[in-house]
Amino acid sequence: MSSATPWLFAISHASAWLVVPTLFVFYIWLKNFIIQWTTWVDVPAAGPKGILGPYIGEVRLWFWGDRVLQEGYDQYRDAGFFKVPETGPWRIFATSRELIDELRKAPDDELSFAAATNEILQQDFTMGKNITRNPYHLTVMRFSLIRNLGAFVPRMADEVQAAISERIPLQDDWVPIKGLKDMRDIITRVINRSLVGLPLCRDPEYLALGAQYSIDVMLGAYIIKYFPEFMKPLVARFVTNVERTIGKTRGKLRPVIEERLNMIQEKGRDYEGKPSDFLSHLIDEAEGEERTIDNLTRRILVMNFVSIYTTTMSFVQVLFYIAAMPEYVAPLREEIEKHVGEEGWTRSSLTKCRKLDSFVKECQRLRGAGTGSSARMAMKDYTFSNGTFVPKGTFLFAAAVPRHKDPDVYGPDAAEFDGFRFSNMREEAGAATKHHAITTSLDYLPFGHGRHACPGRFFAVPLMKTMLAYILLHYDVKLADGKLPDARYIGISTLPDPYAKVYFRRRHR
Ligand code: HEM
Repeated sequence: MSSATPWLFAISHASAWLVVPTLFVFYIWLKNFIIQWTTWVDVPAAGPKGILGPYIGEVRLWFWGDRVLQEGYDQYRDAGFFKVPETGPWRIFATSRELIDELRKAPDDELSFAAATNEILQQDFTMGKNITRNPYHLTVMRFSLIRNLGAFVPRMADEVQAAISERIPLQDDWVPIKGLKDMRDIITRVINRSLVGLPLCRDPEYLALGAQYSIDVMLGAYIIKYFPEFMKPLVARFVTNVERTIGKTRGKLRPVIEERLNMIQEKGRDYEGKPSDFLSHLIDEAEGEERTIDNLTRRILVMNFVSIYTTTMSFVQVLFYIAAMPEYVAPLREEIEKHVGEEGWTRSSLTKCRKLDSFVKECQRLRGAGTGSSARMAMKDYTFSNGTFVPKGTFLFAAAVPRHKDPDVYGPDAAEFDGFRFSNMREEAGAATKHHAITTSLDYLPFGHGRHACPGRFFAVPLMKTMLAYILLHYDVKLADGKLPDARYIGISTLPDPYAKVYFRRRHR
């Protein structure tokens, strides 16, 4: 063998290692180019122009998503739509009432919510095809969590009390609590009290899996979307952690599900002492292959996914606002003591707390879980009433927060925080039953609006109100420097500062 041979071998070996990633990068670039070409929409583009525009645009969207949307809205509000340059498919944002109304009213076979979420979360591969094809958990959720809310509120309050008092000591000295991490743990536990009941909702390993699943799905979706369709199942199985987390959760849920299935078999569907939680209702409604431990586990994890992230992101902002604005504490306490003091923790006492409701609603208006909402994907070519043509495959959203901050929508102080904005609006003649935190409208979009508006809001709002009320009744809260922590805006998601701490101490009277 000549002395050149090892070199040639090394070079050809190295080039094999280079060729694969190079081809892959080229494939991604070509795929995005084709998508951008085929979903090109003739509306103004907000942000950097030119050949590097999409790359700079993507970076800006990742770090300053709120600014990107606000600039687009300020520049092109009257055009009805604007688009944001990205390396992948460009997103189109609707700015006007009429067009947002059209977006939410369009039939699912024209502008689809399910297709948009499936694309964003790569649901078929991360969560499983059945979740989209047979979304019976949504029906169960509407029946189980929402219609039974009256029964859930006292249980929810019980878990809030147990979880908060365990995590946050009642002591006279100020104690720092990690806003995001500690509230996420508390909320995960409280939500799981309604999903799977006691004692599993207090098992830290089980709870950690719910949170892990959300991370795995989101990271997994980010990786999977770059691969060709035929490779996606393999990538989901071997590159992401989703199946591993599902497997571990299955291990935790197996004894609970088996026990309930055995009881039904032995004593009938409505056996005495049957737990009244989401899992029981899910088992009741599951048919055929859905009644297996694996598939029931997947549904429980999906419920964890849709509920924990959004509720945590929203509630941490509520906590930051109250800690930064002590002037709201006394009137809120007075109201809570009156109604909860008289009736206890009930759905009715929470409903009567109008200021509390308004405070939670106002936090969501300015800093909900996202700056855009009502995601839709065009299933076929579609022309809006203003003449805008969007080809099949286009991604559309409502420019939610820019609309919430628009003085034409909420008055001259639209961009300012006014915790009692909505309770004051309810004082106006004929408005007593309007402006609830659960009420969605074309001017209030944190939960979307219309057919696909978040069904979980009927659960999330009482939960956030109970948590805030419980904290105010038992603790004083403050921030180290008294300043509202800045939010992070990644894409259209709004995240609370993950390092910000809130200081708690026993309430001083
Ligand atoms: C503050 C907390 C929450 C926020 C901000 C939020 C926000 C949203 C938004 C923006 C949508 C899409 C609406 C649209 O495009 O029109 C949605 C859908 C959904 N949310 Fe929530 N959500 C929250 C809590 C929850 C909870 C606690 C649950 C479950 C218990 C839940 C379950 C769902 C489900 C199942 C959907 C899909 C509805 C459908 O397919 O039609 N959400 N949510």
